[in-house]
Amino acid sequence: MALSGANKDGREVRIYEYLDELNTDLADYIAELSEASVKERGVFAIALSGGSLISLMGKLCEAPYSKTVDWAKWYIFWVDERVVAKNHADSNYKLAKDGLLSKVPIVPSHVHSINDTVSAEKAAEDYEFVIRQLVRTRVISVSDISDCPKFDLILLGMGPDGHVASLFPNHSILDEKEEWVTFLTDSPKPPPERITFTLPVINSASNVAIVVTGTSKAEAVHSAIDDVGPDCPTLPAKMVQPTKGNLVWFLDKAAASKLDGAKFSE
Ligand SMILES: O=C1O[C@H](COP(=O)(O)O)[C@@H](O)[C@H](O)[C@H]1O
Repeated sequence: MALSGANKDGREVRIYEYLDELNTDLADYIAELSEASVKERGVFAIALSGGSLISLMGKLCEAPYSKTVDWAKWYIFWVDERVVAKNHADSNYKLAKDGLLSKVPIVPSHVHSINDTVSAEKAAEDYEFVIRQLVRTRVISVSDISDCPKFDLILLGMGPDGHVASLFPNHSILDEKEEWVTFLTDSPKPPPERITFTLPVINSASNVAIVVTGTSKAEAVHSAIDDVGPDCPTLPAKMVQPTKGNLVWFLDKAAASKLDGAKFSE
């Protein structure tokens, strides 16, 4: 059974005692947003992260979701990517392809992966160009308060250091205001070369979910959600604050273990 509540900033925090519950609720959440978006806009533009997120989305490949989700209307993007070949074990594309995309009937031309044959800088530039074209044709909506793309859903994981996408603590990339997609060649977590959506794009989405499991991330979760610690304001996960969109945290009991007031009733 999930503990669920809105905190003072209007974010929703869902905490699950069992991983299976988190997985099911995450699949329900994504399926519901897909249905609403397809009804409203005819398409669903979803941006994926790498890491643990993909296996946590695994229920989507099973019934009922595998049959009820309108996969043909999905357009897939990556919030961040490591600059490695698409068949490399570190590739976020490969992770999503093996764990999700190859198991459901997504239209291959709707899968917008990042070019793995060019430099990080060029790949970021090319990816932003692709997104601009799709904003023009309204496959991706546009924010009415900035010129940023407005993805229907951006799914993020979080590292133990509080990084989301490839936005790392104390990195100058956190200050990027102009570009939609940028690159770094000095990621503290290997591999060093990565491309990533910037905070203005993440914060322009209609819906953002941050999905976090495990004790190693409990301190960063506490800092980001409870607003504690000297580094809190510049913690990348804390800087995820959709301007008009909804933010939902999906946490297992371990990741939520240091939150103020997170207690399960018997
Ligand atoms: O390097 C990355 O790490 C984060 C977090 O990964 P996790 O395995 O700790 O969940 C991930 O969200 C990001 O996409 C990835 O490039």
